[in-house]
Amino acid sequence: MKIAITGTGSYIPTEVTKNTDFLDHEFLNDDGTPFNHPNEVIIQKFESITGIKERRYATKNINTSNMAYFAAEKAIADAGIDKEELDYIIFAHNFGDVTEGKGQGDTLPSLATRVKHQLKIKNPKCVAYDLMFGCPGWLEGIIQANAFIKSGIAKKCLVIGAETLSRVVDKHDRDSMIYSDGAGATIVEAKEDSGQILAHNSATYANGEAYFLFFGETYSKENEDDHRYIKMYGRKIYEFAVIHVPKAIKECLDESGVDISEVKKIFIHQANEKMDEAIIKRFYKQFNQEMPVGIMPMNIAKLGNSSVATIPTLYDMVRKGKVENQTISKGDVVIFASVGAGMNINAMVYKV
Ligand SMILES: CC(C)(COP(=O)(O)OP(=O)(O)OC[C@H]1O[C@@H](n2cnc3c(N)ncnc32)[C@H](O)[C@@H]1OP(=O)(O)O)[C@@H](O)C(=O)NCCC(=O)NCCSC(=O)CC(=O)O
Repeated sequence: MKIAITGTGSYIPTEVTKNTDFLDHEFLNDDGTPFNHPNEVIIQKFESITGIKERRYATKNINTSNMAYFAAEKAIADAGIDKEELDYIIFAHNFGDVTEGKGQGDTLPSLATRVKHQLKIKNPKCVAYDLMFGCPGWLEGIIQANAFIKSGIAKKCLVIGAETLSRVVDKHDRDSMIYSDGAGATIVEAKEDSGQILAHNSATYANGEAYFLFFGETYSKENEDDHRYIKMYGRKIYEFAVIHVPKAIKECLDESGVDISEVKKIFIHQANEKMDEAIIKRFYKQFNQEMPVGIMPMNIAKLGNSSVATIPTLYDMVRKGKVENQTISKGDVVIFASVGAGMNINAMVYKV
């Protein structure tokens, strides 16, 4: 049985926020003290470390499940399937629907149910549930869909990754500039001659690493803000990722039996461009090879880190010829890989 990604769709929010839009922000250290240098310097440093120049935020009237619905409609149309045939809607996110300014995630009912409702799917046997797995959530959803189809309990699954991180960031934290909003959706089904999942690999590291990403207080000590915000030990994540992700990808490729020379593209979760380059360089180093030019499509400069949405959005864009100098063709072998809160890591080798 060949299990394939037969349709993709994405939603890119319309509001563009450039790095220069942070010039008037009050960035603080974690103890609430100001930095010794102006925001121009912080922003320059940020851009040179991460490669992010601008990011997209959802407009006030749109939440995570709305963006997911927009992406899902496109993926269903792209696959050419009847939405009533879907056996599962698997929705990866980590914060629920967050109303602008409220900071509280709403997950009742599940976001997958909200998407099913918006799609007006009547079939009760289309089972909808949410998946929390940090940034690697969308890829984990694909791995679950693959397992359901292989075992015979499903034929067609809709897998979504969507997040509205702009609504859970502490505006006093300079790391908040990394985060953005977006949605990507995919149809997974058993279909001959349409692609094939060849191998996958997942892991959770929850000892010293468990709280590298966490919900924490604002850095501002001035007002009584008891909200919690997304916080991270960025350097620790960086070091963790460059050690563990290259190994996880290699294990997955070895299992697939595909030779490294056959790999055409690597779609990696985009949190930091320099970090992603370091990961992929180390991956190739395990084969005593240099990283090939153009192997790693990127859109982080314009879209930032939309968590679970980065890979499905990028894959959709490349598939549809929307990323400059990046194409994939039928029969190409590509790798998907992600790392994030958990700390979770996963990888998948896929023949287009
Ligand atoms: C946060 C980082 C950008 C920081 O970069 P570095 O690690 O190089 O920084 P560092 O701590 O060694 O410090 C080097 C210099 O950069 C400065 N510096 C550090 N952070 C900065 C920032 N956000 N903006 C501007 N400057 C910054 C420091 O003051 C220092 O300056 P000087 O040189 O002047 O002393 C990076 O560590 C990073 O991207 N880490 C991984 C992020 C990641 O993958 N997150 C997970 C996403 S998971 C996710 O997406 C969500 C999910 O899973 O749900």
